[in-house]
Amino acid sequence: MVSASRVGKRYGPTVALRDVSLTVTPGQSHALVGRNGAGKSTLVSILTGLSKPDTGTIEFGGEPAPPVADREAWRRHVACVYQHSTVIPHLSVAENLFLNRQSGGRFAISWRRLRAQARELLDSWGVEVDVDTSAGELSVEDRQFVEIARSLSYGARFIVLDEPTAQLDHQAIDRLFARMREMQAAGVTFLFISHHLREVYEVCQAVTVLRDAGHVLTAPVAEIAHAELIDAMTGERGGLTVADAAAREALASDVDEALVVDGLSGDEFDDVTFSVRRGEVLGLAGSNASGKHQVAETVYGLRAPAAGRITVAGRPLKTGDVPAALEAGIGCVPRDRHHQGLVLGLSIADNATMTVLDRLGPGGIAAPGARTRTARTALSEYDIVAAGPDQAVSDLSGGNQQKVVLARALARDPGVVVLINPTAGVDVKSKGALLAVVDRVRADGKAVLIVSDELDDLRLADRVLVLRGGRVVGEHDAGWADGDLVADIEGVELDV
Ligand SMILES: Nc1ncnc2c1ncn2[C@@H]1O[C@H](COP(=O)(O)OP(=O)(O)OP(=O)(O)O)[C@@H](O)[C@H]1O
Repeated sequence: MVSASRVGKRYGPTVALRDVSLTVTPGQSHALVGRNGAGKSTLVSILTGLSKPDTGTIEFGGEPAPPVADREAWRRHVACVYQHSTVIPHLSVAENLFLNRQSGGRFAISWRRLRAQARELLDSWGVEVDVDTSAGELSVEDRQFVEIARSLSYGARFIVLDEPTAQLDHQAIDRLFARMREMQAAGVTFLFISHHLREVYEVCQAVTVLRDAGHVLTAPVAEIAHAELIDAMTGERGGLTVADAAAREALASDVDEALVVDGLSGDEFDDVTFSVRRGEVLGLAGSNASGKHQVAETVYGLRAPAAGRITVAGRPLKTGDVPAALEAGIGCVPRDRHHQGLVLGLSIADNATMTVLDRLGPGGIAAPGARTRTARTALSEYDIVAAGPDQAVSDLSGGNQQKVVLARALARDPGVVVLINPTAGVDVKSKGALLAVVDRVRADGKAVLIVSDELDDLRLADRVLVLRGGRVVGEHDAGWADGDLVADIEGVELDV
């Protein structure tokens, strides 16, 4: 289907790809895995014609790839569905699918035909989305299906999915995989990028590992063991170790409550009450529609509640006010790192020290030495792969950007830490390192609220509250069995 031969790419002094070859067989789902910064996105940008390799060649079906400038020709071969949306939010699904392809000038648009064509296209690939919906209102899941259908309508039968499951809950992931299998049977080939190796085993037939800009191996998934795959990614032996809360001693009963949430109601959640003590980790789990993100966003001030109170270290918190939350000692890793987490045009040092400028120099202006020192510590402590503290955050790989967000959240030494999907997009080894940092923060006596569906993340929690339909419906103490927690999240009974 596609073949990359000895591809090389540099960004200034950074070697992003070194002599990498990859062949994807038609009709397969081929996984591309590797640690943060290994070169996956760079290879995808070359395979999709968005950037030109410095060395090496790309072929589709044995023919040389089109020149980079010929976007239309590339579109007929390949498309990539990214984590961020490429649909135009205020246009309808039908308009997104067909508007730029109308012939006969702008006054000749037949809206009826356009909608009928759109419906036919979606039906033919089994995508159940209303073509009149405005694209901005689509769920992440439906948006991805619409983008896949759009690529297929250009004739492409090779689709790159870049961490497609990162924002989906369990049920949506199952639906995505079912649809991928159907499309595969109908002749579509996928290149699938994920940090969840379980998913690789579930949906792919072949896997390629990149490490430090180089190709390490390509193998049939059935012939490579999980541990071997992790070893290939990390270049060393050993898998993920998480400090399971079940293994530590219970907190003494007289430890103070650092965060109290009392009768909190708001957008998509109702009457939520809990408290987190110093040195305790509380997990919040639930589907994407459970309201768990909204609860956490209300705690760190991004949303104003309709009712209820939040108390931090015994003092009432001014709600709906992010600076007030920061001042009260709440640090956060927000849900959407591109919009809420980082200033992409600024450097790692600027981003990592943004919350602590007042502590690094007089008048909120950091002394350059202090700023660089803080940033260098963050680079090593959070395992960030970068050219140095002055590299722009926009040039970092996705997983490394996430690590900068965590560094910034903790820089101010907050008493309460709110983490939303803290290990999203983070590779298996860095995930261990980040969770170890969170565990250290807990051991230092901070209260941690962690919102995630990742069982690895939730292992760290002393207790996990499950939300459904905006209400707390269950509580699980550390030591829960995976199946019980997942069943509670999904709202199904286990027949045991
Ligand atoms: N535009 C750019 N300018 C400078 N360096 C870049 C640029 N794009 C990528 N890099 C660097 O190239 C290397 C490979 O990055 P790439 O984004 O391909 O990694 P990745 O495997 O996709 O990682 P992740 O899993 O975190 O998404 C990294 O060191 C990154 O910092």
